[in-house]
Amino acid sequence: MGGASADTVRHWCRHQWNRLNAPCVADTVVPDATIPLSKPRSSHSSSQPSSVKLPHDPPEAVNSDGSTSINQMQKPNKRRTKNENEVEFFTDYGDATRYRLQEVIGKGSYGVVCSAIDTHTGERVAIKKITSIFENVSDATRILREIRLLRLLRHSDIVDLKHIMLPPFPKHFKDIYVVFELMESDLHEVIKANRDLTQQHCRFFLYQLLRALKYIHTANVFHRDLKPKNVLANADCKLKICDFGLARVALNDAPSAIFWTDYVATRWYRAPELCGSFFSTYTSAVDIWSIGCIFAEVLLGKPLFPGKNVVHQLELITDLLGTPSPEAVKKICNEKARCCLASMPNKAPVAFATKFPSADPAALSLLERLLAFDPKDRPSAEEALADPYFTGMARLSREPSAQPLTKLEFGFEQRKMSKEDVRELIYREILEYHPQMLKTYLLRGKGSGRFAYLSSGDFCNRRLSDFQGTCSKGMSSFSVENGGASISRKKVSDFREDGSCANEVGEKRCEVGAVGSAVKSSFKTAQKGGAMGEVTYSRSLFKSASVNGSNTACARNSLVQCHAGSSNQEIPTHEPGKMQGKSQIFSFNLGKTIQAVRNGLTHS
Ligand SMILES: Nc1ncnc2c1ncn2[C@@H]1O[C@H](COP(=O)(O)OP(=O)(O)OP(=O)(O)O)[C@@H](O)[C@H]1O
Repeated sequence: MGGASADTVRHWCRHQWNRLNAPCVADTVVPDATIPLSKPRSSHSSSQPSSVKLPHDPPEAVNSDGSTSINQMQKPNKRRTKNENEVEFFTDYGDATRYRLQEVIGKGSYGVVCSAIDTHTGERVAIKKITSIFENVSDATRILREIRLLRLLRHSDIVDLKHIMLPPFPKHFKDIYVVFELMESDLHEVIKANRDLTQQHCRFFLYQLLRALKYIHTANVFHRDLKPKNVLANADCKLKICDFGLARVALNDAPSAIFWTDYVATRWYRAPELCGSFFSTYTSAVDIWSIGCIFAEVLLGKPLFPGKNVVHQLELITDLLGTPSPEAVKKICNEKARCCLASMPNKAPVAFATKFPSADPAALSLLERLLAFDPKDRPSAEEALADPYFTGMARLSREPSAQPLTKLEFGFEQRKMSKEDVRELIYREILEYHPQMLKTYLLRGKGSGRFAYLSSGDFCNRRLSDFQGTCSKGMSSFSVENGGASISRKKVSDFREDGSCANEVGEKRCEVGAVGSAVKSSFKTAQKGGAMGEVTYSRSLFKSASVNGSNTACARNSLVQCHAGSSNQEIPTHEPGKMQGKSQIFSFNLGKTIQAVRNGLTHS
């Protein structure tokens, strides 16, 4: 860690190990001596039955506290062989044979995520299966938006979309399989599992988030749903922003009423000017607010503004920031929210040093800027990166910007599209990862429909000057495919512990949420029982082979070994030799990471 010795890191890791691992690993385990290090998290040995939870498995029992019964999932008759799992997960998509499926690592409202090995490259990847995508045009458009944005936004702090499998029948496919780089956990789980993050951790986390945001905002994109669960994390402290489903490209002439109608971002991280409202012309400052909330959560170890509804949300915000000026209140779009603020008794702001007693004062002064009630008082990501809090961290001028995305790529946002339109656009987008097929498709004159846009090739040329080399990342691997049918969508609970699903003032719809709390509790159950594991994964020292749900991250995150060959190759994180044969917890080995950033290696 920045300036700290390797011994300090090891001490911290050992402390974490003892604290976190005690309930779930055999009592006498001494990390250095007994925990295998280098075995990949998901490397099921052939002698061990795979316990991949299939998308169509019956739902596990839900206990009264929302937990699921992990034991149920361990019954042998629920187990399937890996081959069976692969067949059923992939159905008969042709290039499925390229991926060796490992385990379910997450579930979201749109599908299930499995870890797998790409047998062409040996890389470990995350495959997101999105099922029945055309049941609803707006959901399909969200998926189109996300995959297109992730093709165009290439940055080390944004999750890398590597490949999308080719559906067999362009006009009839229902599911898609999107291949991402595999990350080990997410920030939500990291915060939960690591109560004693150091100041260096906090600073480096914020730095990466702002660096990503600078890039995203200069591309003219607003993420609009930044929250700890949408920030993937690795043991080496690498963070990557994901889930661009609610993102928007700010096309200047877009009518705002259409543009912003589906805004359903998670309430706890939602800027006050958006409370209760969807019909607003808002700015990139909404993402800055969310980053402020995330940073505060890193500092506090728990959410800063866990509002139960819009009114409560505003109460919590004003409890800390004080009641806003009448000018700031005027900017609140929703009338009910505005009235609520106007009728509040006058509250004085609470000093941030009181709320965050152990935080670095420099961190708090930046946090206050990020959490300014009035959006115009919040800094841009670039301005925030220049804050004295980051002095000495990196050469700011090297942090890449993007060229603005345009109507050429996102003109579809302004049209009313039929299911067939979206299907064609998604298929066309998928072809970007299948150059031979794309060539044939274009030769047949199919690419000249209503929706023209830049292909990856054009885009790379355009981007090359400002971000050399990054475009090729997503287009490196291709194969010939055919494929098949689908598994029906598995419905997930619409409960979200972070308040993202709510019938609030002005909200148009409720997103189907992840299975958050249930899975979290199931993991607790597993920890207590200690009966989880036949398989020890290298990075997840919790040994469940079958924890499922969006928060399988529980199993992945809390105790994650630092090991050579991390998926993040750009920032070396540990000293060779020192980690060999040693069990490490999610160790946040920041020393070299920060050094790498200092040296400007991040993007070289
Ligand atoms: N690249 C990845 N590496 C590791 N885990 C991942 C990756 N992508 C997603 N996950 C895991 O899978 C879960 C679900 O993924 P994701 O959030 O993308 O799905 P979604 O359907 O868009 O979810 P949401 O309901 O939040 O919109 C995440 O919470 C995360 O734990």
